[in-house]
Amino acid sequence: MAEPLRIALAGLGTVGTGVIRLIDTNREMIAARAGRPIEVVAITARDRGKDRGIDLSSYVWVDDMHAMAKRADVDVVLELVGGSDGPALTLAREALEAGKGFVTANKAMVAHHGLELAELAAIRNAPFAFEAAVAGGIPVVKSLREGTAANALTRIYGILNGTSNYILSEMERTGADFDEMLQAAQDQGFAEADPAFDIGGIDAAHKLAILAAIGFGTRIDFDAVRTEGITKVSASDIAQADALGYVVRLVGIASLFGEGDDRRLLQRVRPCLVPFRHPLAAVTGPTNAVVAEGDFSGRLLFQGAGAGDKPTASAVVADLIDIARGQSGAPFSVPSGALVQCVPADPGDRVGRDYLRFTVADRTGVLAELTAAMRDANVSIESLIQHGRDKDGGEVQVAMVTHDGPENCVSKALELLEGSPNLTAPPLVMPILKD
Ligand SMILES: NC(=O)C1=CN([C@@H]2O[C@H](COP(=O)(O)OP(=O)(O)OC[C@H]3O[C@@H](n4cnc5c(N)ncnc54)[C@H](O)[C@@H]3O)[C@@H](O)[C@H]2O)C=CC1
Ligand SMILES: N[C@@H](CC=O)C(=O)O
Ligand code: NA
Repeated sequence: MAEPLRIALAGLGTVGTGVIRLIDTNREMIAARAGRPIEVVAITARDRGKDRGIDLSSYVWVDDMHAMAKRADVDVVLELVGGSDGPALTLAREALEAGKGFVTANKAMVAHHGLELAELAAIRNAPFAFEAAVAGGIPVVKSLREGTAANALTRIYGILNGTSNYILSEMERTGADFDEMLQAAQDQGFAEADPAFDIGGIDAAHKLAILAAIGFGTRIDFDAVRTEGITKVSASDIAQADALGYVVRLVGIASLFGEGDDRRLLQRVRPCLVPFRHPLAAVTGPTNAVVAEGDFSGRLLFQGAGAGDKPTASAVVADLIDIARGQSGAPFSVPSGALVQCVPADPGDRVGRDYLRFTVADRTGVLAELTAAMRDANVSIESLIQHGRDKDGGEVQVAMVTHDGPENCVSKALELLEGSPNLTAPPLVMPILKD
């Protein structure tokens, strides 16, 4: 058999230990498929003595991860440390500068520095791959880079954060409390080191920015992603959505508008109401799903485990197999210099239906004020539901569903209501996902 592909692995947490286990379990099959063995020749993490539930005694431990990246006996550096900058980014630059292949699961780093790293990889003629960075075990990076390469894609959207989806779908299933479900997601290894990235929508935004670049051939523009997390979604919103025929999901949507030089890109992550009949409504737990709409392929749906040790390891090792086979192409489907800069679209131009929830003082005239604001802003109301007063009799929840209309009008209505003494909490707006 040919010479092994020699890997230096940095980071032995959820994903790193998953990779060790996977390579160990499927060693022979991987070698047969890759055409040569894949061998981990050096490992490193922050704490050598930590019990990780696996036997690492046969691996060479290196304390200095930066020195590890430059070792002559290393072909590929595998970064499973995390963090958009800091040691992970230094390691990436060092590995690629040294002409090593570089594989990572780090979406934060790819979203912020992916283009720089792709350019460096091209200069050094070194493979750079990040399948695990988007939607964990779903081979969506490869699918958009290769499988849909013949299509003009116009919309890519989906559920891109396992932790948020787990929290929302468990709240929906069991009526459980937000904090309890976040802790459960952390205990199972889905959440980021800082879970604010998950529940704040930032992790999904990182992934969306990467997918948009690959799918549309545009330069990554993470800063242009409008991001809103799930922290404002309450158990009563979920119950209300259910009564109306929807589930609540954190959805990332990237859409291209216009043609040629007028092309504009809208990238957004927000909690949305998803109709029961939509395929995304059935996506529960840490599962992710990505929908890509191509001019010839039509609507494609990719679904599977978006987080966790085993699925993420599956994606990481698939990248290593590609490198072992000599099959790694341009990381973003075209050389990074050929990616086009796209102007961000104005989110206010979106036309659609929205769910609005107001928490208001329980007194006469409040409904009249809300509906007057809608009228003055030209928002057409499809339904309005007022719930009974709470046990203290102080405030009530009013939910509205609008007819199709420009988002600018809804924003205008909220502006008109700003500062009203009748509103006892900031309103929540969630768009209703179209079929
Ligand atoms: N956990 C998951 O389900 C998924 C995680 N990812 C990404 O994979 C990467 C790793 O995530 P996890 O394994 O969950 O993280 P983790 O927190 O479980 O493990 C991180 C590892 O990196 C090591 N480390 C951290 N800083 C270091 C430093 N300065 N020097 C040396 N070692 C250091 C830690 O000791 C630990 O072994 C992150 O970029 C994450 O976003 C991607 C997809 C899914
Ligand atoms: N924290 C992330 C892990 C995978 O990318 C998630 O919950 O999806
Ligand atoms: Na993936």
